[in-house]
Amino acid sequence: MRIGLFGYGKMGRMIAEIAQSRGHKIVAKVDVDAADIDYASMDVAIDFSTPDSAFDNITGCFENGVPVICGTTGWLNQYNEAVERCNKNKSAFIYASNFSLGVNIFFELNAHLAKMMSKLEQYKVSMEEIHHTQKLDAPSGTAITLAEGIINNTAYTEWQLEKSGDKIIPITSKREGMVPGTHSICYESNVDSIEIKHTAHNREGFALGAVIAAEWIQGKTGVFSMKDVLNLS
Ligand SMILES: NC(=O)C1=CN([C@@H]2O[C@H](COP(=O)(O)OP(=O)(O)OC[C@H]3O[C@@H](n4cnc5c(N)ncnc54)[C@H](OP(=O)(O)O)[C@@H]3O)[C@@H](O)[C@H]2O)C=CC1
Ligand SMILES: O=C(O)C1=N[C@H](C(=O)O)C[C@H](O)C1
Repeated sequence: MRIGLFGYGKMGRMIAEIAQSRGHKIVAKVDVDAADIDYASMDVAIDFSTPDSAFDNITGCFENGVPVICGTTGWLNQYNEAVERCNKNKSAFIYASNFSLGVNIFFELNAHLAKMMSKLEQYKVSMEEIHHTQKLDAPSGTAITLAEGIINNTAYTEWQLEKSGDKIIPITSKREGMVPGTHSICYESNVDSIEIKHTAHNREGFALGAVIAAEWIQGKTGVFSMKDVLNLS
């Protein structure tokens, strides 16, 4: 597979390593101010860039017939438009706030737990995410997906940073050192707490998941998710 990398930072470099170890070729590394992008050389684009650049990178690919795997977070106010552009150009697209197998299992666990907790009014939910100090967005994309998983299965209607309320899921975002990504969800009552937590030890799981998604999307048209890729129920 010939891969164009949009964003060649911490994730771009790790994806290149893993993709090459699986026999793929990196044909382009597109970073800031890239001119003359050779879309024709790519079977797939993998975007791990910045919140400000992801949308233009993605839609540029769709317009040039290149399917896209996007892991960039912090641009989701434009997600619906990206989906429209994908469909209009008969292209293929997967966005995931987190490509790791472990977090995708954690998403399922979160939804299941939320369903059970929805009947128990004595418990209040809260979330915490911890990441490295270079992270541009807060809360993390993964935290937003987790919050949506709770909202879809309970009476909670929204999430807020550092703000609680009857129907609000409060999220605390911490930025510390080199932390790759830690997410925890806590249900607390007067008598006890129930907590679930995912800790990434490094970025390899994110990168491997993105490469697996790129392999999976070959020959497909449409908008998919990691649930499709991993065949999770
Ligand atoms: N979905 C997932 O599984 C994961 C998602 N992420 C997300 O991926 C994104 C990237 O993370 P990470 O690699 O750690 O960040 P980095 O800051 O290390 O890398 C981002 C890169 O994008 C470059 N860039 C800036 N502008 C553009 C542009 N217009 N086009 C292409 N590239 C550009 C930056 O260049 P410069 O430094 O010169 O500005 C930098 O090299 C973040 O949004 C992060 O949240 C991260 C890990 C896992
Ligand atoms: O910026 C990061 O590093 C990460 N970003 C993603 C997010 O915002 O959820 C995924 C992972 O937690 C690492």
